[in-house]
Amino acid sequence: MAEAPATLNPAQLAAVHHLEGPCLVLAGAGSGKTRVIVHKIARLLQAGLEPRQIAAITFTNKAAAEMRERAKQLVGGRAAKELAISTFHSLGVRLLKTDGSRLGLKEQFSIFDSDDVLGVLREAGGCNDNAIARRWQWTISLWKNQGLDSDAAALAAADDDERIAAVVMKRYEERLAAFQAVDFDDLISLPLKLLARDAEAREKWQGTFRHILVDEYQDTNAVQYDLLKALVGEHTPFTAVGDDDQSIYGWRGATIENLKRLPQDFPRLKVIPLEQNYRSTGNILRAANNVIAQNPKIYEKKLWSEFGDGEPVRLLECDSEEHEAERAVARIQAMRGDDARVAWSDFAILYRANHLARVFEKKLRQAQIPYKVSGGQSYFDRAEIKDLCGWLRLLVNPDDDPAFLRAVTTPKRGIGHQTLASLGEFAGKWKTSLFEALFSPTLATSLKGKAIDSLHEFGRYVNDLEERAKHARGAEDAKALMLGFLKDIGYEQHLYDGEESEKLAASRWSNVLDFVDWIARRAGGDEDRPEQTVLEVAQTIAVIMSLAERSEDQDVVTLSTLHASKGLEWPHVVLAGVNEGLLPFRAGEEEMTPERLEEERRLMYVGITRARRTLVVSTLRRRKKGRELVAAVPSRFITEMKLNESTGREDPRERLAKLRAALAAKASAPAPSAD
Ligand SMILES: Nc1ncnc2c1ncn2[C@@H]1O[C@H](COP(=O)(O)OP(=O)(O)OP(=O)(O)O)[C@@H](O)[C@H]1O
Ligand SMILES: [Mg+2]
Repeated sequence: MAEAPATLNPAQLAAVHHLEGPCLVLAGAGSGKTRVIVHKIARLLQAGLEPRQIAAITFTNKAAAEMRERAKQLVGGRAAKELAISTFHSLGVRLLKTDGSRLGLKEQFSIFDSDDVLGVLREAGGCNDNAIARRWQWTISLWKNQGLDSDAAALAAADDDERIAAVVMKRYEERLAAFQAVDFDDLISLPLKLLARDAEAREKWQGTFRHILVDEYQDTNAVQYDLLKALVGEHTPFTAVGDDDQSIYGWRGATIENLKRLPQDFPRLKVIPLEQNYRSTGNILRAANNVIAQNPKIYEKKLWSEFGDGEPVRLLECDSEEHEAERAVARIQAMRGDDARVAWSDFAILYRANHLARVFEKKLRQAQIPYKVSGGQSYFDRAEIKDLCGWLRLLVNPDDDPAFLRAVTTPKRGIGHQTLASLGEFAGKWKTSLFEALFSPTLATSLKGKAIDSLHEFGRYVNDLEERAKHARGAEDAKALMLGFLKDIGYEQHLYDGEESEKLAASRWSNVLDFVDWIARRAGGDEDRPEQTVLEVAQTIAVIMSLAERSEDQDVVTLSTLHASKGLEWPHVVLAGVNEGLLPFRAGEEEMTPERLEEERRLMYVGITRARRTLVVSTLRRRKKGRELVAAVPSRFITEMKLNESTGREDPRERLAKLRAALAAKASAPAPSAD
């Protein structure tokens, strides 16, 4: 998305020039909301604000990177670099890194991702059942998002299940504190706590930003809204942009109430609608409007486009997932052809359910078309990458227990389950981290000599590696250190030992080398970033691995979940698997409440409105359910698009007939008079 210092329409200009008070831009997809934010940043700089005084909040790290890029084109690299553009979570990290000590947090705390949390919960609850642990995770997260700690949760618990969850939560909190770790919810709630309780910190942070801009406002949850309010205080103006029709994170606690609360909490709020869509052709826009019209309207919005109708929206009916992928890929290949003006990155394949990506990946690989997967299992979710990240995290924070467990067992080094269990017991008793426990003289008395020796050897190696990581600066040194480290721990052999197929092991190893290159590149710096040490790179990785995808600019086809496609646009989009059960998604025999259906419909709306010039909606006649093939029903959303009523699915014969009729009518009409 290029961001030339070009035009803005009058409504966009009004939003950009409203600098003083709170401002809400409430408008449909592709109407230039994000563009308003980027241009407003430029305007604020013009008005004399320093870049670091402007905070822009996006929904994902990827969106943050993209926004910085768009800002760069308007205001230049130097200013763009200093802007405080981040997600709510990264902003929370910044607050905690700076002032977490005021809450008793160490400067180098760890951030537990969802897997880490599950591990801790299983251990804290003495239960190996992932389903139960996940339920705890969900309940605890909900409590935390309501601002409850375990004591408050124990009082609020409504039944036995919740009472148990509250007990587990208590132990979970203790472990997090002992590990000096926080989870994702803490990244918002702890900064909020800080600002609420600590007047000095509050004053400082409220003075830090002189304007705060929030993109995708409809998907903030209650705690995020509170954090925004705490940062804004009495005086800081802010600009929120959003679209209630694109609210798709209700399942994660995002609440449309936040839209309603704004005018109540900020009576001076200026609400600006935008109505012109600059993204999509008429046919695409009409299909989108038709679908969303089926949802009850909270805010009436109009959306029109100056572009012509464009190509009709196409419906592909496919026999199976394989067939669907084949056809989509063939179409992409044909459209790109030898046309140098068409790039791979002009195409996106979007789907509701992750598992649909796999077959597309295979077909794209076969066709040797470069692609990336976003929103699903990303690179960083692969086991080998997690192994390496575990090691890096341990270097950053030796008290990071999940990282410790991952590193100490990858590869296996004669430290068995029993030893680790004793270590864990010891650490639990003394409320220390596993790493700290390892060097305790008392531990040595309760473990066998050989076990203690292995543990000590591991501990010394970690310390030594950390020391070296502190000094390995720049690409070359970083690469040498990483390769040396992999050799030390015998990781390549470990992959071949563990993998049944050599091919798989080789592919894992090549992922590892790719990861090493990535670390080296980051350590090497560039014109925007100075050289870094391996340890510094490692510090950012804990956050990046779970919150972001690699945002390198590449000419690749995008495979993405609908959720992860929010805010983005492509010239050509394929919406895959548009079937009942898949979109709207329905797990098992789950009951489809009207609210759920409405959220699914908003997802469909988000999907359609990602397309600029062509849109293919593909639907399956049969689909896989487990290992079986079952008959599949086209999604109700396809009917709701009303493709027949636009030029969408008009039969060529029908069009010909219409043309003939029109010609005939013309022929029989009286000839225009000469005057
Ligand atoms: N006034 C304008 N003139 C020309 N192009 C514009 C204008 N406003 C927006 N655009 C273009 O329209 C497209 C959509 O804009 P943008 O991504 O800002 O919309 P949005 O409202 O944020 O969409 P979404 O709801 O999907 O996030 C972009 O390519 C943008 O550059
Ligand atoms: Mg946007």
